[in-house]
Amino acid sequence: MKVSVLGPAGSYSEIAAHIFFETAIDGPSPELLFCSSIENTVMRLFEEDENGDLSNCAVVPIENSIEGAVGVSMDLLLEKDVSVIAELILPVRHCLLVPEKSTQTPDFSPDKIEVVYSHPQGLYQCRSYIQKHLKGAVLIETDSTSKAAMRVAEMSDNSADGKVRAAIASAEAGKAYGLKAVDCQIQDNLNNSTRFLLLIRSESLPLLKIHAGDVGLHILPENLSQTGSGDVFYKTSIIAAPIQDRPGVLFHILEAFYENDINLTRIESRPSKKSLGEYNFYIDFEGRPSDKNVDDALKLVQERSSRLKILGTYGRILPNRQ
Ligand SMILES: O=C(O)C(=O)C[C@]1(C(=O)O)C=C[C@@H](O)C=C1
Repeated sequence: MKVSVLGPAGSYSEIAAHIFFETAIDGPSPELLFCSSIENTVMRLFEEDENGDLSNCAVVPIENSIEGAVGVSMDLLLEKDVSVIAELILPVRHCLLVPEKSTQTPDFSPDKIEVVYSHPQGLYQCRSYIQKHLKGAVLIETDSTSKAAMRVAEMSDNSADGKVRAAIASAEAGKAYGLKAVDCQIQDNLNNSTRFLLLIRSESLPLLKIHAGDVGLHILPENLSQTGSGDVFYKTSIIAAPIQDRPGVLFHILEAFYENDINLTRIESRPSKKSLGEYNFYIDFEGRPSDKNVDDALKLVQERSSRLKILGTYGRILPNRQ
C-alpha cells in the first residue's frame, strides 16, 4: 500500500497518514511516498514518480480551525478524479525549533532569532506569537513545516553568516532534524486543528466497496466517530456549480437540504476561475446517498446545478493524539 503525503518526514501530513493507517485501517502498513507539494501528493495517484512509484492513497490537509480552507486541496478535489474515503481532525501543536548550538549562548531567547521558516499555514497559525516574540525576524515560506525544519538544520551546518534561524513545525520534525524546541504550543489558539482527507482515484471506489481487499484497505467502523445511537456518523461531500448567476441560486441549492431535513456540516465557496464573481459551492452534510432523504436532496441539487460532483461518503477517524 503506497500512500503519498506532503514531505519531507515530520510534516503534519505524515502524522495524519500514520493515524489513518495505524489506528483505523485494517491492511498492510503503508509505504509513504513523500512529495514536494500538495499538488504532487494528489498527482502521485495518477503519475509515477522518478522511481516508478504510483500511490494508492493520498493524504491532504483541507481545512484549518484558524485559517480556514486549504485552497489548493479544494481545487484539486474539483479538478482531479478523486474520491474521499475518510477524514481525520488532527490537533496541530506548533513548536519553535532551533539548532542546539544557537541555544548555547548564555543570553539566548526567541527574540534573538533573525530568520523564521515555515509553511504559510504555520506562519499564519502563529501570527500572534510571531508578532510578540519574533518581531524583527524575516519570515520565509517553505513548501511544508518539515521542509522548514530540514532547512534550518542544513543552514546551521552549512551557513557561515552566523544568523540565528528557527523553524515553526511539529515536535516530530524537531526530532527528525535534530533541532531543539525552545517553545511549544505557539499556535494562536490552543485547540488549533487541521482536517485531513484520505483520497483514492475515483476508479478504485467500486473496488473498495465490493472487495476491500483489492484496494488493500478496510476502514474499521469501531474507529469511526459515532452518532448518539451508536451508528457510524457518515458524511457526504459534494461540489455544486450553480446554473447561472442570478438571485437565489445558493438558496435553492441549500433549500434541497432543508426540505429533506439534512444537517450541513460545512459550506464553502471557491472561485470557479472562469470569471470574477462565479463560484462553486463545496457542501458537506450528514448522511449518505443510500439514505432516502439524501437521495432526494441530491436529485434536487442536480436539477438546480450545472455540475454536481459527489466527492464521497466517509466516516471520521478518531485520533488518539492530543
Ligand atoms: O506543512 C505541513 O506539515 C503540512 O502537512 C501542511 C499543513 C497545511 O497545509 O495545512 C498541515 C497542517 C498544518 O495546518 C500546517 C501545514
